[in-house]
Amino acid sequence: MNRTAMRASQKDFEDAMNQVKLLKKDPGNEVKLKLYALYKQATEGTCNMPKPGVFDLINKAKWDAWNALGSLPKEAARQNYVDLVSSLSPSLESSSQVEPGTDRKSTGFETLVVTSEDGITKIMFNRPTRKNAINTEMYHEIMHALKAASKDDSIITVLTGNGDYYSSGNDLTNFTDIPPGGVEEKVKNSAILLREFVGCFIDFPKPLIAVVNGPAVGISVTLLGLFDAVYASDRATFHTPFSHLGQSPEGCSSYTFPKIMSPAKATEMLIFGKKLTAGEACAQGLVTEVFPESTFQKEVWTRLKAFAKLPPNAVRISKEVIRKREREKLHAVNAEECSVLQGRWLSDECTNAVVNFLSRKSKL
Ligand SMILES: CCCCCC/C=C/C(=O)SCCNC(=O)CCNC(=O)[C@H](O)C(C)(C)COP(=O)(O)OP(=O)(O)OC[C@H]1O[C@@H](n2cnc3c(N)ncnc32)[C@H](O)[C@@H]1OP(=O)(O)O
Repeated sequence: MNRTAMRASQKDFEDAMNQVKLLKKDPGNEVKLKLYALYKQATEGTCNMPKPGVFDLINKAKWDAWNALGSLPKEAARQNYVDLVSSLSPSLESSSQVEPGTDRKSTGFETLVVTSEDGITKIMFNRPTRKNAINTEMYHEIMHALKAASKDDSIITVLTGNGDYYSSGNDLTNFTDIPPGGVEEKVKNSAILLREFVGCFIDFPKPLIAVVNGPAVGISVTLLGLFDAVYASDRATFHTPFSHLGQSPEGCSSYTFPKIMSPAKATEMLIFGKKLTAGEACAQGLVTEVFPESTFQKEVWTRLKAFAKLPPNAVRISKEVIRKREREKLHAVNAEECSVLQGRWLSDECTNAVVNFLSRKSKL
């Protein structure tokens, strides 16, 4: 069917917008910019936003893309948008045949591998080529997997990473995907998502164990303060470069880290961005035990399988007794950290750091 010969109806356009949300493959930044520009042209007409400053690279790229469309009529922009989406997702040609959310409910995950056996549910980050950076979809999938694990018949739940990294933390491209409501809407939604995400760790009812198979960065480190045990390979490192990124601590680390490792040691990590080896993290109490890389998996999983044979009710009740004293406080800390971060994400310090990373001028 030659779609360019047809005129896209409003319904085609809305279907295309839904298809974008369901796209399985990441279209990449260039295509995302084109989609953004065509969407704006189709809904608002010729570029009407003020030209962003020279250092505002993300909005400048958007401005350029939108401007490049010139005086393309709205209808043509709408048709081009529909065609571009169709070319990206041929299997979703008719979105009315796809039930949004079906995948997540039934057929597994895009960014995780989740398995359950021997009384252990294992949630493995599975974006090894991106060092297991946590994109928006992965935040949602981890929450979904945790909620399922809290109700399944496993005794303990384990988080680990596929490949050479445990996780490189927040996917910095999350910040480039600006919704029609603009940057303010983006940071507001991100803070809501982060609060809900961290809340799932605070409320998780069974022992939660991290098997840290390699380097960990950012939120994948701070969350460890909410785990019940952390086993690390001697290849792992622990790095929270928040100040370098113009950001501030999250994952309740502003509360848990000073308690776990002393306020001064927490300052070195959370404010000055000191990267710890696995041995140092163990000495500070963030890591429970370190294993040589050569025997890491074997030793840790043998131990976990033994834990998973313990009486389930006793294990669950003990976790609740330990967590309940802190739960309210942790939720309050989480809320405050997310609110502070909302301001940070709008700052020049943060924007420049993210742009620097994305344009690969500097690496941490
Ligand atoms: C809802 C929002 C909630 C936000 C919560 C707040 C969370 C805060 C944080 O987590 S702060 C920490 C953020 N993470 C980083 O700053 C790490 C950035 N990455 C790096 O510094 C490096 O990639 C590295 C040190 C992790 C690994 O370096 P190297 O071994 O040289 O590998 P590459 O850099 O070549 O990485 C391979 C490939 O993966 C991409 N990638 C890796 N990490 C991230 C990331 N965090 N975000 C986006 N992309 C990442 C990297 O760009 C490479 O892609 P390429 O091959 O260049 O296309």
